[in-house]
Amino acid sequence: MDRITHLSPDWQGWISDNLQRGCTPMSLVEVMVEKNFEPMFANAVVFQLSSNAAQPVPQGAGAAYRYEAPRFNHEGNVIRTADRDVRIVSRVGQPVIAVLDGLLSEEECDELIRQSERKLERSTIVDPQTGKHEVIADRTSFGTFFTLNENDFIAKLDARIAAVMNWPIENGEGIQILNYKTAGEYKPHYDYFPVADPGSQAHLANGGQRVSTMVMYLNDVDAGGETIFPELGLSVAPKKGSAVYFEYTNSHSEVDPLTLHGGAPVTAGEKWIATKWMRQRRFG
Ligand SMILES: O=C(O)CCC(=O)C(=O)O
Ligand SMILES: [Fe+2]
Repeated sequence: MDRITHLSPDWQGWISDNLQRGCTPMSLVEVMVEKNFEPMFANAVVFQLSSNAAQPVPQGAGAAYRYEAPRFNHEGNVIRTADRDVRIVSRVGQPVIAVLDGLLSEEECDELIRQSERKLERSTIVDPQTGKHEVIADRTSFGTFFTLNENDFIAKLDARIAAVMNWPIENGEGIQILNYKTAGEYKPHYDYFPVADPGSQAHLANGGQRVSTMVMYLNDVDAGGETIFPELGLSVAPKKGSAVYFEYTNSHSEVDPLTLHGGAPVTAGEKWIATKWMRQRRFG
């Protein structure tokens, strides 16, 4: 029997009532999948309804993040870029999150891995105090960066990714490649630079705040390695060529703490991703 991919008013009411009673979004998705809903669809509608219902989150001196028209402005199910059609699999409204299928071809995933394998180094994070890059236990992966438009192959991807993110190519940081081995993870964090941290200032000075992220999956992970959004109860499983997009900075430079996210531990096999971060202004 075909899985259900539409929401009746009864089900909508059921979801809203249970969210109000304090049920977790994940538990509602589980019930819906048992009742034959398509899992991705159930995820998308429950998280959409739960983010609509979410209480305002304190912002700096106590104001809430103000949602604006999404940067990710694509309608329908397909994004037609100059050289490739990309499918939208699911969305969350607030924060804006989209799961995309076929952003990269299998060959492009393999080529990104091939071009970065020789250059991999242990990943670092930005120390909140000093602003320096440090190796820490919370981030057990190996990585490397390409510069923007480093070669023709990378330039083609930079252009496509910018088209999907609907933001200028030159505001992008170079594509970062990460390789997690079994047990490797990236604990929940924000991609934006917390303005109150002294270490953020040097980063903000070049290109301003980060505004959006594209995490692209370069292989099929045997088990684990999902990108998780703990504030939303949302988890995106890696699939070769697919990606998760999210945005978190508005025109007032406010940042959205609901975009807390991480890479769950890889429990079997390894995981390869490419990440693109966009800035408010030209970067580099
Ligand atoms: O590994 C993941 O799925 C998330 C990666 C991530 O959050 C990042 O590169 O900033
Ligand atoms: Fe991240």
